[in-house]
Amino acid sequence: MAADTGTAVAPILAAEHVSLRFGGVRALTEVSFEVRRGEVFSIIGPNGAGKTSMVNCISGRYRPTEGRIRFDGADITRVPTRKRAAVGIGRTFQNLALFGHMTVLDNIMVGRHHLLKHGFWTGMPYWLGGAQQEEIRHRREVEEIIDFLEIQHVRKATAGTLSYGLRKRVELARAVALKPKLILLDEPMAGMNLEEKEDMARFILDLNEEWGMTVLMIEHDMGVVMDISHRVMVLDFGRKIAEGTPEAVLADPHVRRAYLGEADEVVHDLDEPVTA
Ligand SMILES: Nc1ncnc2c1ncn2[C@@H]1O[C@H](COP(=O)(O)OP(=O)(O)OP(=O)(O)O)[C@@H](O)[C@H]1O
Repeated sequence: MAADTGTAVAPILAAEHVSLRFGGVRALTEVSFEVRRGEVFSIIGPNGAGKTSMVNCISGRYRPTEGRIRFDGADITRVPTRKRAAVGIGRTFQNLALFGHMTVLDNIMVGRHHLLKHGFWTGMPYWLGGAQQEEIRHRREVEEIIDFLEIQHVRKATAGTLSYGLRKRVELARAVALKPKLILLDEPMAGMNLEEKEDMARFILDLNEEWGMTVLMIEHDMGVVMDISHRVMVLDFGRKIAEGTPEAVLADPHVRRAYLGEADEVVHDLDEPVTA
């Protein structure tokens, strides 16, 4: 398991009393938590607990009915989704969101647009200078991401033709290409076989440890969550019922009760974390 990142580091993200309602449905009720800079933080909970709703509030897809979201010291509650990449938040989706007809390379390049300072018109006077340098740096960084995620062999392939595990990796590459300070991963292991899960867990850890990215992850695979998270928050019926190290959360009676309503294998998983 990953080491504890300690308490002295300022949080990169803070949710303060966040509530979200859809008509009569309370998806989130007064949820507060902090993600520390440099940690892998996971949100777990039974189906319908509010995990995706929370991530959507952070990514800007949903606006909390009440409460605030702070990122890197600034209140971003009302910052629109399209501007959250520029402040440093990247994400992947529960269901794949790639351009199936485009190549892997083009899918990754799409993620980079907001990082380019020189557009067509503003860049013209600099074309032989700054913009060209920028383009070279831009391509070099994309190649680094491709190497890192071990997708060199499919860089020219059409994304839609790849296996599910590879497509998930390309989607991660596109999110990483935004150079986010915080990356939101919504069920990165969903639908993967054991080998693909092990690879994905390794990439997430490397992103965190070598590339210095803070990771906020929703994941149902309890073994992976317990193995790679520094801290875990548990939601149940839209409320936070526990938060702490994986060991503390596993031992929490409220958490065990919340999962007792779930399938037997989940309770079994809680007792026996799997090594990723
Ligand atoms: N767009 C929406 N409109 C209406 N209700 C919604 C919407 N999105 C989520 N909900 C409701 O909010 C509650 C929390 O859903 P959410 O998808 O956040 O849970 P979850 O923990 O991510 O679940 P799962 O593990 O199944 O993905 C559920 O009752 C859900 O039906």
